[in-house]
Amino acid sequence: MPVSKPAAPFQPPSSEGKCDIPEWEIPPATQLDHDFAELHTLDLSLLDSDDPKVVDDLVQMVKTAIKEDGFLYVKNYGVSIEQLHRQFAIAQYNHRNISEEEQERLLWHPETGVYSGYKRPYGWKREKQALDGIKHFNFYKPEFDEIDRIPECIHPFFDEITAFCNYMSKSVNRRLLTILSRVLELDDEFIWRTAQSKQGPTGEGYFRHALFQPLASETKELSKGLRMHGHCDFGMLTLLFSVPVSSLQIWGADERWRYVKYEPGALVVNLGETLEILSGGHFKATRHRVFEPPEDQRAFERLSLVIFQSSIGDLMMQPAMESPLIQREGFVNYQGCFKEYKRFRDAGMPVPSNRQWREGQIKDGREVTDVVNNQVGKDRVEINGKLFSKREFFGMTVLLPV
Ligand SMILES: O=C(O)CCC(=O)C(=O)O
Ligand SMILES: [Fe+2]
Repeated sequence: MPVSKPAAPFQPPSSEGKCDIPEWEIPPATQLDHDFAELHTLDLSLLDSDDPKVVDDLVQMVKTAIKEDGFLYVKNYGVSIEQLHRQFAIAQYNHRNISEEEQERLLWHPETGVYSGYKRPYGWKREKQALDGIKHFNFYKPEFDEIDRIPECIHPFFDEITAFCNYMSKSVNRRLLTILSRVLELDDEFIWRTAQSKQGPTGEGYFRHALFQPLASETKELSKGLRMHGHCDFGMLTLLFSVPVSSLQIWGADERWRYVKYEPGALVVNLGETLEILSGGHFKATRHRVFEPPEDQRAFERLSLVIFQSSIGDLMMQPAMESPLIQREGFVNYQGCFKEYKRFRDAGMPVPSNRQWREGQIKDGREVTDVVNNQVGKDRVEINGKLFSKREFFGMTVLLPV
């Protein structure tokens, strides 16, 4: 069934009768003057307008935004700031109360190609690496199906987490995909129907409670302030929530990193590689990284909630050739992952399925603390005086700014 119009707002299960948990301790926004990235803001409630011109302008604005940088702020998407802060409070409670026994028992295993469960602050493998100061708890479908896979401290709130993920995936994400389908001049349900994985509250994707501890000097020495490498997300839409500690940076057309500014309550949406390929390069997968925040925020913990939307794993990565936009204007293949994908396909090489693509990247994550591989001659190359990381997955080269 399509989303109702006007879209119903989020109505979470009640928190009454549950134990009290502390409110989210919101760190202060930076006072320092930064050259923040300029992002377009999408008012999602306008999709319900009865005026076709309003809706059309909205679609055109999104078309421009995702061609330029692939990042958008979204407001009026149906979740109030209080409801959002409740989710942050639950995530904070989770990280403060998950027991030692659960940290062991629910420890993740990225070498299997999924990030299910608990990430210790020691890198992107099951085995302990150098300290990176990033903790996660990741909820995939098995976590939603089996309560034993969830830390006990959040059992009472699990109905709220589930309802939130369902709303974000099946209402907010779906409405955003409607707009993207319209940009491709396809029917409203096209991307949702043909590419979005739908089972459970997050499909084949996942919800993450991330906690970035203040950057330790030993980590900084190895990583030079980097907390997550420059990357594109590999899937469909990533739904992030704007947070006060400015660490997320995006790579601009002028080849510079800029912080994304805090907009209380806003959703920050970025596009993954599957969407870039599906759109024949008309949408840009967002190049972004996580970096040490401005000076006045370095002592604060950074809590970040993310929902990674995912494509149907069994599908091969391929453009939607039905799109009148692609038929009329052809591919946009001068850069990025679509360019490489096209080179590969044109050479008659087998392209990976969506599952292979995402699992290959999860299995083989690189540490920011890895001083052996993070150098020119190993994973890095210098192009026009700028450093890029260069890696290969399924024979396809992935080139990203450091
Ligand atoms: O925490 C953030 O703001 C972004 C994290 C991110 O880019 C990712 O995990 O893919
Ligand atoms: Fe990302």
